[in-house]
Amino acid sequence: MELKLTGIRKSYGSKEVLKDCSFTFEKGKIYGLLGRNGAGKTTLFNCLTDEVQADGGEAVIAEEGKDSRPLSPEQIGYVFSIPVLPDFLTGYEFIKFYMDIHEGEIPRGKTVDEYFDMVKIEPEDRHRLIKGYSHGMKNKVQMLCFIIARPPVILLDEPLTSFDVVVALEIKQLLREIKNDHIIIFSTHILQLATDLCDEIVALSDGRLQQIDHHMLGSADFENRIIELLKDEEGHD
Ligand SMILES: Nc1ncnc2c1ncn2[C@@H]1O[C@H](COP(=O)(O)OP(=O)(O)OP(=O)(O)O)[C@@H](O)[C@H]1O
Repeated sequence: MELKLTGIRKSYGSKEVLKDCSFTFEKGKIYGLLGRNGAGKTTLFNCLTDEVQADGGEAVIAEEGKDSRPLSPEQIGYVFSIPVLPDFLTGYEFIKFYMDIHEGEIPRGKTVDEYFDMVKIEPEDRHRLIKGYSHGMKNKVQMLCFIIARPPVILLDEPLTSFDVVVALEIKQLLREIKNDHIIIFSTHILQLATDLCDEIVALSDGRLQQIDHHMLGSADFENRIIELLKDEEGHD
């Protein structure tokens, strides 16, 4: 399975944020999306999920032996950098509700508590209102949604920055465990995280996507190369 982006464009007024985003993402890999502040990473994710209407271009899912079809929002699990969750429910109630409304579409097998165990949210926290959860805990609950529904494409907008060292390691482990069945793209400013977790690095610079040579990942010159590539970026916030 592949996610193929072709010529995605988006401007806000006279500001061209995405000029021509074209790239093919493959299943089984974790992609790190690097770009400076204001480069358009969130805008790209929002265009893919239809949160924002792109001005042009297309995103399709291509599977071997099948016709390509347009990417639909139901095929995407999106973890926002600022988690959006119903504050008035407990974590348990929300996950139970999420499982109920997706019944029939999701591979059943685990109980609500077993899902919470996976992301290490303690039993006493499961029955507290989400309103009182820390940022990291809210991110974990968002992640549970894609762990349950298993959408083919998973987008994570700087999720790991809110986690402490231990949780970040747990989540990294989890992403590695599920990556074979998904296309995972996450945006980050943390170079170390990108090199550590990702199979491929894609830079968003000057409104375009550009793959960084795979062999650069382990090289001593990697950081310099990335800085060189991104520092000429205009118009960052
Ligand atoms: N709704 C909007 N209206 C006008 N301009 C916007 C809107 N959303 C984003 N922008 C502008 O588009 C540009 C790209 O923003 P975006 O949030 O996509 O960047 P980003 O790469 O995710 O940045 P960061 O790393 O700082 O989160 C910025 O200049 C931002 O000010």
